[in-house]
Amino acid sequence: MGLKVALIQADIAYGDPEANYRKIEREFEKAAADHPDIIVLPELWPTGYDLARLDEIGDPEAEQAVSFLSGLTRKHQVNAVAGSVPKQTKDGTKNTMLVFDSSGRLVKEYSKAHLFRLMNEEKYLIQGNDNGLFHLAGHPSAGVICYDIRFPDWIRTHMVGEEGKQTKILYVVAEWPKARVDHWKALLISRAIENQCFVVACNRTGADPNNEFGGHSIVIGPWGEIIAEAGGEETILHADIEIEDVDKVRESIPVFTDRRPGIYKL
Ligand SMILES: O=C(O)CCC(=O)C(=O)O
Repeated sequence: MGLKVALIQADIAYGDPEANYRKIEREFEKAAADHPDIIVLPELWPTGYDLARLDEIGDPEAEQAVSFLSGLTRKHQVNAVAGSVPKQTKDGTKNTMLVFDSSGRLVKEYSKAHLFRLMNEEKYLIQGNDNGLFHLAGHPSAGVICYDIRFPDWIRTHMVGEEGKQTKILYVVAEWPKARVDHWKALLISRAIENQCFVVACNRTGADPNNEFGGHSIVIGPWGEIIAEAGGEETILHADIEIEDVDKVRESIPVFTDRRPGIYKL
């Protein structure tokens, strides 16, 4: 069965939630006009990396983002892996991915497990400890955030899945800097090949006072082939994916059957 995905590769205004909410609403409407099954947004789209001001501009319990995104997905009857938002909790602020189904129901929250020191995340954020597994549009799926893709053990944990149902699609939401966009692409292709899954990865573009961001949002198939890739500009990247391709690749080279976790010392 084919699945249409639309990735919103947006520039994000630094520390300006009002402007970002307006932009995401506009871009979401544009993306929805092509009737995709799933819309994907980038990491920390409400604030960008203005982490030092999160006490002021963070979202208490993510209530504002949940209500906004639930309304958008319900209005356009579309599923969304809705990027991540700064969720203020009583223990501190988390970088939290929100996933909604087409009725506007919040299906999953996943908080970034690996904090990225090069961008001071560990000073301002607290890490999550739960996995990013969910079902969306009928498919076993997983979502992770940016730096998480450098941890193949974490991704493998997700792809092995639950209850014997191996995960078929890995969603990645990111604010990945332009300086390492070659790593972005190589890591994502590797995660797709080794896990024999689709990778649907949405990055932001533009710049903030400290970084230029790379764009190059990408959709990769389970054989490692690039199905669609954006350049560095603001755009909406559309792709059609055939989920059955995952089973074909997993049957031809049965990596999940042949793996021997018992002898791996991690
Ligand atoms: O791992 C990298 O090079 C980039 C990671 C990153 O920018 C992030 O996690 O926000």
